[in-house]
Amino acid sequence: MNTPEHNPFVWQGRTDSEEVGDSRRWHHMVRPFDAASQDGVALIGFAVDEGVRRNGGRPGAAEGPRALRGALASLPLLGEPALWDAGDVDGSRLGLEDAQQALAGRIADVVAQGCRPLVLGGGHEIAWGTFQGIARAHPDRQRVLIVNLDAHFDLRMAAQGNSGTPFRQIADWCHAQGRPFDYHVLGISRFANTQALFDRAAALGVRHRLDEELQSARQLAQAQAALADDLARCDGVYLTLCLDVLPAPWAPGVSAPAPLGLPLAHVEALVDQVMTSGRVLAADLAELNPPLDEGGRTARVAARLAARIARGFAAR
Ligand SMILES: N=CN[C@@H](CCC(=O)O)C(=O)O
Ligand SMILES: [Mn+2]
Ligand SMILES: [Mn+2]
Repeated sequence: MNTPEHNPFVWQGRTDSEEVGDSRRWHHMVRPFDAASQDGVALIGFAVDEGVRRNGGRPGAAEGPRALRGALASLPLLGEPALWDAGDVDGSRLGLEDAQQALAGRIADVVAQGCRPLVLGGGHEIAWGTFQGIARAHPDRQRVLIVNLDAHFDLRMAAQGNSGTPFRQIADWCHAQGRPFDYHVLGISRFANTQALFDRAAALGVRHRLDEELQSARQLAQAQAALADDLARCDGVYLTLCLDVLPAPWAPGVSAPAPLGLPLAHVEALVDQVMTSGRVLAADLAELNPPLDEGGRTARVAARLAARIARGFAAR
């Protein structure tokens, strides 16, 4: 397997030794991923923000994996499977493209040992790495549905890959391979994507739902019905969460905070629906930017979502 990069994170947190009953938290459960690790969820950090920098955004996402592990450490256990820490892909030592390749290799490694990859970003350039990892690990799955919860399409045409290009890169790859490009994105802001991006999404057959179409319970039910159709006809799912899909007061610690965003309860309902499909091959959380994260709010929300995903993998 690829040699994991150095990961200085120590899993530690609150211990309620006076409690009766199960008072274990994540830091009691997480173990380093090694050759003997089998099954469960493997956490992989993508400590990279070069994609955000190239995209003209506010850097800081390279610190995301460490902050997210810190927020996860003290969460109570809620039926998660075995939890492994497979270390970080370190963008300060690798260029962006090499970091994406290293991530893909790490994903293939953990899948080979029966683990489900949960990748902690990092800018949304993470998606090109995660998707390549899925393609390597599951070459037989032709129709991999991408479910992205995001205010942005990330279908830009920049010559160099960045945090705004990953799904266009995936579309190009799928077309070159003769595979379907199956992309469903929820939470798109009319005010954060140009007409060119809406036109590209239409040309590529992307299904999208706007943030303003996902505010009420009735709207959520409509979105879930459409998503259920896509989930039913795919060979596997890649779930990717861009934390700027949440309203800025819930997620200030991102490069591009959302004025409207989706209610957290709706994001959680969508995550649960996707996990319940039993078809998720890998998941990631993108754009956590700790230097911008007032009070660690975004890290807490991200940890809650990561824990839901981990528990969802257990239920398969
Ligand atoms: N991954 C983020 N992508 C957004 C960023 C927007 C911004 O920084 O303003 C995008 O390219 O559209
Ligand atoms: Mn976004
Ligand atoms: Mn994004």
